Order: sequence, then C-alpha cells, then structure tokens
Amino acid sequence: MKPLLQVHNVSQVYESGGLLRKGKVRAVRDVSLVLGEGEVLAVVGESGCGKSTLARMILGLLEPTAGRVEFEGRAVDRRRRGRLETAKRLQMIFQDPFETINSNQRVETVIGRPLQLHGAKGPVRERVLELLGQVGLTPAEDYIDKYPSQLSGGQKQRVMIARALGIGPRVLIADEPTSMLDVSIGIGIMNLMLDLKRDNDLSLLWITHNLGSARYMSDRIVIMFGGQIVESGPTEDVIASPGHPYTRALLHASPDPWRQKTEGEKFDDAEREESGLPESGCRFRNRCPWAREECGQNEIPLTSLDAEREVRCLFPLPSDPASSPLPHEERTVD
Ligand SMILES: Nc1ncnc2c1ncn2[C@@H]1O[C@H](COP(=O)(O)OP(=O)(O)OP(=O)(O)O)[C@@H](O)[C@H]1O
Repeated sequence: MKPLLQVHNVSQVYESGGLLRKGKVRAVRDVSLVLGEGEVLAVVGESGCGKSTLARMILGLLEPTAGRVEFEGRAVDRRRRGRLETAKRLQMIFQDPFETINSNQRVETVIGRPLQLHGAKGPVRERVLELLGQVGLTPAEDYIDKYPSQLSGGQKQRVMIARALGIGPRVLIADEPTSMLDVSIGIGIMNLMLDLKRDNDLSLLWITHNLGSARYMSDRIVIMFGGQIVESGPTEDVIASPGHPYTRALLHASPDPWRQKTEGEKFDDAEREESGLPESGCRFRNRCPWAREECGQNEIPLTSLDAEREVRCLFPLPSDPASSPLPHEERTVD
C-alpha cells in the first residue's frame, strides 16, 4: 500500500502550570505511524494519552517538539499558505460539532464558505445541495437554509462531514466524532464515513478511546498509552490476540464510551492520568498485572511480534488466547 501520511518520531512537550507551579507534560513521545492510500487506521487510547495532540501535529496546527510529519512525501507546512494547501488534502472532523459550527451561519454558509476559500467561483448553492445529499441530509432543500440550532447532533456532524468533503480531501482525520452522540446515531455516522471513504477514495485516521468503534472502522490499529504507541497491527489480529496488557485491559474494560464530558472534566482526567504514570521504564507497569522488576529499569522499545505487528512490552501476552488468563484470574506480580 502506498504511504500517504507519514509521522516520523514525533514528540510534543507542553509547558504547563502558572508562575509558581511550572512543569512539562510530555504529551506525545516518539510516535511514528503510516497511513496508506485507501486505508482506515485507528488510533486508540484513553483520555490524556496524546491522541488529540498527535492529530493537531499531523494537521500542522501544532509544531512537533521533535520529529516530522510528511503528507504525500512532503513535509506538512505550518505557514498560512502551507496550511491552506494541507487543509485541501487533510480535513478534520471534530468530536463536538456544536463547538465548531458558527451558530449564526446557515448550513449553506457553513458548507459553502470553505468551498469559496479554496477557490470555488460564483454561487455555491448547487454544490452545497449535492454535498448535503451525499451525507444523507435529504431532501437537501429542507436543510440548506437551516441554522445549527435547528439541527440535531447527528445532523450537525453530517453538516461538518459535508463541509470537510467539499474541499476534496484525500484524508479525513476524525477525532472522536461519535462520542457526543447516541449510539445509534453514532453508528449512522460511522457507516456514512465508511461509504464516503469508499466512494471518494479517501483514507481515514480514526481517533477514539473506544476499541469497539475502532474495530468497526479500521484495517489497522495503533494503541496509545501515556503518549507512546504500545501496540500496532492489523485490527482483527490485535483484537483477537492482544500482545500488550493495556490492549488486553481495553478489550476487557466496559467503559461507557458515549458518556458526555464537559471540557473541564476532560482536562482533570487527563492531568490525573499523566501525573500518575512513571516517567521511566514501562509507563503502564503500575496498572499491569504482569509487571516485573525489569519493567521499571529501562525504556521499553517497540519490538516486532511478526511482520505486521509491534508491541512495547518486555513480556508480550501469548498469542494463544486460551493460555492468556482474563484480568481477574491473572497471576500476581512476581
Ligand atoms: N495546551 C496544553 N497545555 C498543557 N498540557 C496539555 C495541553 N494540551 C494537552 N495537554 C496534556 O497533554 C496530554 C495529552 O493530551 P491530549 O488532549 O492530546 O490527549 P487525548 O488522548 O486526546 O485526550 P482526550 O481524549 O481527553 O482529548 C494530557 O496530559 C493533557 O493534560
């Protein structure tokens, strides 16, 4: 598969705190990944693991502290003109359509303005109607003159997808686009994105904390924990026999993935998580039932499990699921 988007050893360090309490947050640590043409790659991890930071670096909205991002073989340019060029090819769908839609603009403007910005001449109404049809908002005439407040959450997300699609991107980066929607509405959005991917020859980067949606959507999966990739490989293989204890824990956890969070709550979670993780050795070891002394001694590298899979663990779980006990049966720390 031809690589479209390449992330090479990217890191991000934030300066945090005020005058009295300064600190550094190493939000993303040496992450590399490749998204191939026509592929769906899922990036999965819990709140605070660095997914959104990674997405912002990919889009050129945030300069990596180290490493680089290449799109179609060229470095992503952070200057304004470069960003416009990038935006034509790489479009983002955000978690919260309520936040990103300007409430004073009608649907025609929300979708039409970026078309004009990217060079469409004259009235764009016809094209907007066509895009509304493509995202399932039909009859399109019923939607085009509406304001966001007259739309449901799922309809707003469809408007945002139409807006992104209009520019003719090659890659859609979707950051938790269904997490604020009811499950059935979210499934509708996932099906729509898969259809659009197929019909428009798109690639998708699907960012989520929900392994179920990643499984539904993706060909390959990257699992992140504490700013690092801890496992990657073909989605079905990783889910059938996770190599990293964190992937295993994600599989067996039963979080409520559709719960709405406020912005403040999100940050609290993330900060609590970040401050509780060890800086050296395996970052997951305090939560790992298989952890041994060696796990805290050195940085753990990503190593190959086979030609397509990598795992960041000194003692990867065996591939035979029967010999890998469930979390509540797991043996105690040596
Ligand atoms: N602007 C910022 N300044 C300081 N720290 C930040 C900033 N943005 C994010 N962080 C921290 O960086 C880490 C990664 O955050 P990020 O938002 O990328 O994670 P995430 O996996 O996308 O989480 P969520 O799903 O909750 O958005 C967290 O510890 C977070 O608190």
